[in-house]
Amino acid sequence: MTAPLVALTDQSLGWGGRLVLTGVTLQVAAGERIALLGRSGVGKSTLLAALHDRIAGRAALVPQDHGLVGSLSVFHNIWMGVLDDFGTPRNLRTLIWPARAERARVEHVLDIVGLSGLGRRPVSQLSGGQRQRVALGRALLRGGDVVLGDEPVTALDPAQGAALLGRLTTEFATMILTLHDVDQALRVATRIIGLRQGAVVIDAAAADLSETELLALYR
Ligand SMILES: Nc1ncnc2c1ncn2[C@@H]1O[C@H](COP(=O)(O)OP(=O)(O)OP(=O)(O)O)[C@@H](O)[C@H]1O
Repeated sequence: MTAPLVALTDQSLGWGGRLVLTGVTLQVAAGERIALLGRSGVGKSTLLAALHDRIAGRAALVPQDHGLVGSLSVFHNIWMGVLDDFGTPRNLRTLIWPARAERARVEHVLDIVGLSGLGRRPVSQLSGGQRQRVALGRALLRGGDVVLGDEPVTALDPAQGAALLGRLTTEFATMILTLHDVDQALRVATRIIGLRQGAVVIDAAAADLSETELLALYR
């Protein structure tokens, strides 16, 4: 049997001694597409961060706050996704004078996320949806075994959001996303983990779950 990408066993998760989730036991296998659902503040991001910290393999992250540097250009923010593939001298050179091949890699990603031609623009001058697309572009450039996204398409219109979620599905074998939209979760995920009152209360194949069962997480 293949080893799981990540495994939590009776884990308590929280911040600064304050517990958010207790008794979390779950494993993630390669190839799964998991949606984390539950009310605001229940601990979806906390669980996602714990999974990201422990994952075996290369992971790309789309944080809820996008994790961008506003004063830097779109190009530089996207290039951040692959900084750890290179040493400091190469990274410094890219910061000042990107090579043609490096520009082409970023242009390809900008095209996918619909930001062609905006590579030189400081991120601070972008709209919320454009910033989210920069964060998605950075994850796409990074690539890897798994993508973890914290509400990664909330700032996008439905068509654009669906297209980019589809793109993540084709680019990454494994996906773990926090989502607010139950319909979207049922469409995109193969497995749904539902959180309520400090615990995992649903962990099942999406095909075995109804919208009604999932909406109960929000009551
Ligand atoms: N970096 C942090 N430091 C301290 N406490 C935190 C931090 N991040 C989250 N928390 C707390 O942990 C609890 C769970 O927050 P979390 O962000 O995991 O919820 P969530 O389900 O992702 O919420 P939302 O849907 O609103 O994003 C909240 O009480 C929150 O205040």
